[in-house]
This record gives sequence, C-alpha cells and structure tokens, in this order.
Amino acid sequence: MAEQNSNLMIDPRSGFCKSNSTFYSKRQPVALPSNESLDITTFISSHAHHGKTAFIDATTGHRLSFTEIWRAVDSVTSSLSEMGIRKGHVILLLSPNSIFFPIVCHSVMSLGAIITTINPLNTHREISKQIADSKPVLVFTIPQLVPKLGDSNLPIVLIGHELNTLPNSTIKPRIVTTLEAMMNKEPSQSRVKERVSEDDAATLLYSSGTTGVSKGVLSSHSNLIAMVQATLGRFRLDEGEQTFICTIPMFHIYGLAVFATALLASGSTVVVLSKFDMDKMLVAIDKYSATYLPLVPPILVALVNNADHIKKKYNLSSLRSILSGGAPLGKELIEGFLGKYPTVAILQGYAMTESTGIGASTDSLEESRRYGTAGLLSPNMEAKIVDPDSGEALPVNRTGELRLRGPTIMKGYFGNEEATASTLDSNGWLRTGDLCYIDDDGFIFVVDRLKELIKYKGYQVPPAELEALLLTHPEIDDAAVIPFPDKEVGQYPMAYVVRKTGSDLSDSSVMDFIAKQVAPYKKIRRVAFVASIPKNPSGKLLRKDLIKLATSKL
Ligand SMILES: CC(C)(COP(=O)(O)OP(=O)(O)OC[C@H]1O[C@@H](n2cnc3c(N)ncnc32)[C@H](O)[C@@H]1OP(=O)(O)O)[C@@H](O)C(=O)NCCC(=O)NCCSC(=O)/C=C/c1ccc(O)cc1
Repeated sequence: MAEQNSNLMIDPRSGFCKSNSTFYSKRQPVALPSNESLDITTFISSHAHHGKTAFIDATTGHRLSFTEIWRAVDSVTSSLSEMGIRKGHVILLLSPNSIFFPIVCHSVMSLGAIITTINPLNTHREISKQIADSKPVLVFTIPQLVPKLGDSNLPIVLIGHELNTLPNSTIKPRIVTTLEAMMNKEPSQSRVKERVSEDDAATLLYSSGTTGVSKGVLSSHSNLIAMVQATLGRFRLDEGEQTFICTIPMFHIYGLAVFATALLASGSTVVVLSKFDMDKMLVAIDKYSATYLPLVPPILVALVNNADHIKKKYNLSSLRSILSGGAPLGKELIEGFLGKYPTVAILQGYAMTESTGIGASTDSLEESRRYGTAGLLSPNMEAKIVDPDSGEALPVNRTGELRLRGPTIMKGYFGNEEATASTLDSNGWLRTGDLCYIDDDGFIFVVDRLKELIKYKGYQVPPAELEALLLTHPEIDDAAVIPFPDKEVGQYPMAYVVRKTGSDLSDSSVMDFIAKQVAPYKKIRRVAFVASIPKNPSGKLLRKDLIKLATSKL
C-alpha cells in the first residue's frame, strides 16, 4: 500500500499518515491476482505445494488426499450443474465439521453459486428464519439434522451416510441424492460452466454486525482470494507443510477461512474433529503430531486450568503455535498459558465476518507479549480511528471507532441495503463497532465495544434477537439484554425484564421461555427485574447503563 501512496507522508513506526488520517499496514503487502475471471476454488487448487494428505477425520481415521479432494469437487460441481444449479443460486450447508464440508463449499463456489452455512446447534425456528432470508435452492446436511429443516420442502443432499439412517418423522423430506453418489460420478465434459468473476458473491455467512439481528454477509471470490494470501503469509509455511487441528466450527468465518479454504492452498494437513471435545482434541494432537492449534479463548482457558493433568496424560511436544481468535485474550491468560506451555507460541487474530476473517494479528510471540493488543493491521488493510460523536478521524493513541478498508471487506449484507449503507460507506470503509486505539508502533488495542453484541464462547449472540423474543412473552412489558462478563465463556446473555402489572414471573421461567426457542449458546443465563428500562429521549435503549448496573457489584 505504502508504495502506491508514495506522495503520502506515512510514519514508518505507526503506519499513520497525517495528510489523510489513515493508518496503513506495516506488514509486507501480499500479491493479489489481476485475472478478473478467477474463482476462489481455481485459485487455491492451482497453488503449488508438496502436501499429500489434505484432511484426516479424527474419529474414523479416514484420509482425503489433495488429489481426491479436487477430483471430488470436480464431480460434485458437475452433478450440481446437471441438477440445474447456476451462478447466483444459494446453497445451504447445515453440518458439523467434517472432511466433506470443504468439498461441498468448493463445489458450490466453483460454479459461481453461493454457499450459506449455519450452526447445527440452531433450532428449527432459527434455521427457518435463515432459510427465509437466504432463499437457498438446495440443502446439504447429515441425516440427524434433517428434522431441523421441518416442512421447508427444500431438496436435500445427504452427507456421508446412507439414506436409511434418517430419523423417523411425520414430515417426508425431499432427499434427492447423497454426497457420496455425487462424488462417485464421473465429471461430465458437457456441463454448463458459466464465467465466474472475482467480484461475484461466493459465501453468505450470518453476523449481527454492529446492530440488530443476524444478517447475511456476502463475500466475493476476490475477498476470499485476498484472505487466502494474507492467511498463508501469516502461518509462515516456508518450513514445510504443517499439521493443523480443526476443532472450531467450519460454519463461521474463522473456521471456513482457515480450514475449508486457506490451508487447502498450502499443502498442510488438517485433522478434523466433528465438534469440540477436549480429550479428543488432545489425543489428536498427540497422535498426529500436530503443530498448529487454532482455537477461541474458552479452549485456552481450559488448557491453562487443566495444564498439569493434560501434560501428564498427553504428549504435546509437537505443538508449535496456538492461534486464538473470535474474542480478546487478557494478559493473565497469555501469561498463564506461557507459564504452563513455554514452548508454544500464542498468535492472535482480530477479524469479523464482514472483513472475511482478516483484520489484524500478532504473528510472533514477541508481538503477542504486547499484552492486550489485537496486533498489527493485516497486509493491504487500511484503518481509521473515528471519533463516534464528531466523526473526526483521530491520530495515534486516541480512542475511537475502528474502521477498516481493504481487499477482504465484504460486498454488503444480502438483500439489506439499509444495513449495508449504515455499515459500509461509499468509500469502502467498514464500521467495526469496536472502540480502539492504535499505538506509536501501529498495534491496535480494542478498548470497548460500541456494537450491541454478546460473545459467548466465541459465538455471536445478538441482544436484539433475544429482546424481540422476550417481548413476545405475555407477562413481559419491556426487556433489554446485555453481555455479562464471565472468566470461562467470555460473556453470557443477561436480561433486564419489566414485568406486566400483577405478574410474578420468575427468573427461571424467563430463562426457560427463551431456552426452548434458541440454540444453547444463546440462552439467557441471568435475569434481573426492574421497574423500567433506561432509554434516551428518542427511545434508544441505554445498554451501557445496564451493563454498569450489572457489573457494579462484581
Ligand atoms: C469449542 C467451544 C469454545 C466450546 O464448545 P462446547 O463447550 O462444546 O460448547 P458449544 O459451543 O459447542 O455449545 C454451546 C452449548 O450448547 C451445548 N450443546 C452442545 N451440543 C449440544 C447438543 N447436541 N444438544 C444440546 N446442547 C448442546 C453445550 O453443552 C453448551 O452448553 P453450556 O455448557 O451450557 O455452555 C465452542 O463454543 C466453539 O467452537 N466456539 C467457537 C465459535 C467460533 O468459531 N467463533 C468464531 C466466529 S468468527 C470470528 O469471530 C472471526 C475471527 C477470526 C479471528 C482471527 C482470524 O485469523 C480469522 C477469524
């Protein structure tokens, strides 16, 4: 970036340019292909490397080589095309982690169709909402999750299992085939192959952004290509292919970017766990001599708390790096980890779904020791720190909202121009909703959140969704949901509730009412009853006052 802006006065220490109040990345820029008709799948599958095994299923030991992966993608793409799937169609993937997850994603994307994913823990109600918003034409799922699709009547492709393993249900699902059958078909030479351009949408992942309920984030092929280039540069894979453990979900941008996309270009091996299980994760590190473990802070907390027992039981000597993302890491946790596992480096990442998994990172132990930092801006990324009241762009060491601009910033929210316009300005700057400052050396520090978001175990919980549900309770007059801090899970949802006159509704019945309707990670785990919810004169909820009230007794 700096080279292209040779007329700018960029301070080499902080990356800050006084003339336009913009921070430029201090990282070496990464090359981005100039070919406009390039899709992400062609881009990663044509990367040269010496790797052989792409994925290992940690439960069954089933291995897929790179050759098998790309052959399978070719076959499934061809089948999808024969089924009438075309550029721009949305395909839903409802599945826990599996070695087949990336095959589905890349088959869809290489056709120019759009892959949308969802957490399998979500309820039928939540899944139906996302189906109504994203309008998929086909679903890939596992037999056990078919009932969660209810009466959507969408055509279904079953992953990994035979048709006769479907759970009994009164609703007859429209199973059209299995992924296995699609993978076993010879690719057709005559399939319809539309031209996919870099700017076409590739992924549709859901995020609540800075406000409101969950929205579909459209990332393009070029967003993903830029993400791959930045991610590969970070992992320093020049010392040869590495072995990664995949325990965090592939349906969020973190897992999708790292495991289902970027690492496929690197020749590294990914050992896949279908879901998080501490013991299985540690067995997999030991058994496959894993070198990299990407995780979210709650897993790090457990590794530190049980370190003595873990180190006695498992041989973790192969492990070189932990990658932590999705939520901040405190000084105490970093020091605690380094004390217990002195040979393992912690690398941190800061990113959003809206920035296709790229933002800032610490790329060495030394950088991570700058406690509290989210790291340096990722390659090719620009930042502004904007005063939330005046809109003025601020210099180093001043706190304001972080805005990001660069090649990984999303195209926008799917079918939601209003939300797009309030998040992404006409010059391409993305509002992160995080209050940050950037220090003299260019390191970003996240101080607070402007956005209305609860992060439970690294999962987003939008308060607006829970508030809307609370208001449907016949005995609730008004409600507000806030993040309550917790050492183990980060934050959990707490509700302030105004009962209707005469009601003696209990906190447990409020919690049960919500628990029945949402995924477990969204559950309200604390309730307080109040006479009224504090609001400003225009009726906007004063969440910060409630957060202060809730945490004042801690
Ligand atoms: C591994 C975790 C941390 C813990 O797993 P867990 O303890 O098994 O809990 P679960 O989260 O799976 O399940 C939540 C709850 O559901 C329960 N549950 C479980 N399966 C069931 C069941 N089948 N029936 C019913 N109840 C159940 C489970 O018991 C639990 O309940 P509770 O114990 O009360 O909390 C898991 O929460 C997890 O994978 N979190 C990661 C979320 C995540 O990927 N976040 C990233 C978002 S994207 C992002 O921020 C980007 C960042 C990024 C940063 C840097 C980069 O370089 C790139 C990107």
